[in-house]
Amino acid sequence: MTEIKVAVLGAAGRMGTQTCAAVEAAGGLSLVARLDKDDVIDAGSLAGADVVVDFTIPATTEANVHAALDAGAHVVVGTTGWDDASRGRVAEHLERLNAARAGGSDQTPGLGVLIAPNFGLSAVLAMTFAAKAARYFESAEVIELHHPDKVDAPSGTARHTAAAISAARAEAGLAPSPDATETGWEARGADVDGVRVHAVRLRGLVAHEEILLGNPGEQLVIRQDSFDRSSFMPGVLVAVRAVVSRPGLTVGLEHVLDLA
Ligand SMILES: NC(=O)C1=CN([C@@H]2O[C@H](COP(=O)(O)OP(=O)(O)OC[C@H]3O[C@@H](n4cnc5c(N)ncnc54)[C@H](O)[C@@H]3O)[C@@H](O)[C@H]2O)C=CC1
Ligand SMILES: O=C(O)C1=N[C@H](C(=O)O)C[C@H](O)C1
Repeated sequence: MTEIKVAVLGAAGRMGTQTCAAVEAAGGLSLVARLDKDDVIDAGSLAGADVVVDFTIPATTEANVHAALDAGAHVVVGTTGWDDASRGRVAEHLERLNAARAGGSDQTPGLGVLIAPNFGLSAVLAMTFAAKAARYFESAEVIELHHPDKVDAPSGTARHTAAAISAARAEAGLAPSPDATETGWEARGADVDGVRVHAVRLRGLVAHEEILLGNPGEQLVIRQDSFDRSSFMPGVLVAVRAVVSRPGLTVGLEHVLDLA
């Protein structure tokens, strides 16, 4: 593929606006469609896009992905709100489409969907380091801090981080983090796969995460800060270039960056 044609969904939003500008400025990519709410997503409106980038809202992102796949495009998703069931439905859709392509005359690689809870390098590295460290600590908690216009909590990044910590702890045979709380559970944050996650919303913030790991007499704090949405753009461009040769479903930019 000489030039990758890109369509952006949620093009009028905070991330969509930056993504359109980043794609227009990038070599080897061209922006062919900017769509936002009330626009139909089909082969016509996507204008021949090879890759659709979705930065919309949790309530609509899954439907957008299915529509983009039906239009024959690869998809990069930054929107939050995914769970095992919605990811499973996308994986099945991909299997069906790619099996049909393999049986036909189309010899190009199958379609791919890359869902990344966070495109920021600092965030991807923080999650990777946390997953690596988790097995060595008795206690683990996550604090995510965001701008107050964010509609979902806890953040997709915090959910992904907690899931990775939880998997590492389970693999190491660790007991649950010690916690003597008997009253006031509402002050202890959300339980995400057995890891407590606390969400702060504060004017002035963009996107930040702190992973706290504790042992008797010691603490490890892993912190990352996205001070500006420009921090997500290199990762978005890496994902757009990678997804065209990654058939099937990939969850997390760490797989593309070879950090997993
Ligand atoms: N993966 C990552 O690195 C990042 C992910 N995000 C996530 O991206 C999503 C968008 O965030 P923001 O840009 O800050 O939100 P935003 O509210 O600024 O933008 C969302 C846009 O989607 C549009 N929209 C709503 N329904 C739509 C539909 N059915 N079809 C097309 N467009 C539709 C809205 O009109 C709006 O323009 C959120 O889920 C956020 O958590 C945000 C930053 C980084
Ligand atoms: O809404 C945001 O702003 C962000 N959303 C993503 C999330 O929920 O993890 C990524 C980043 O934290 C910014």
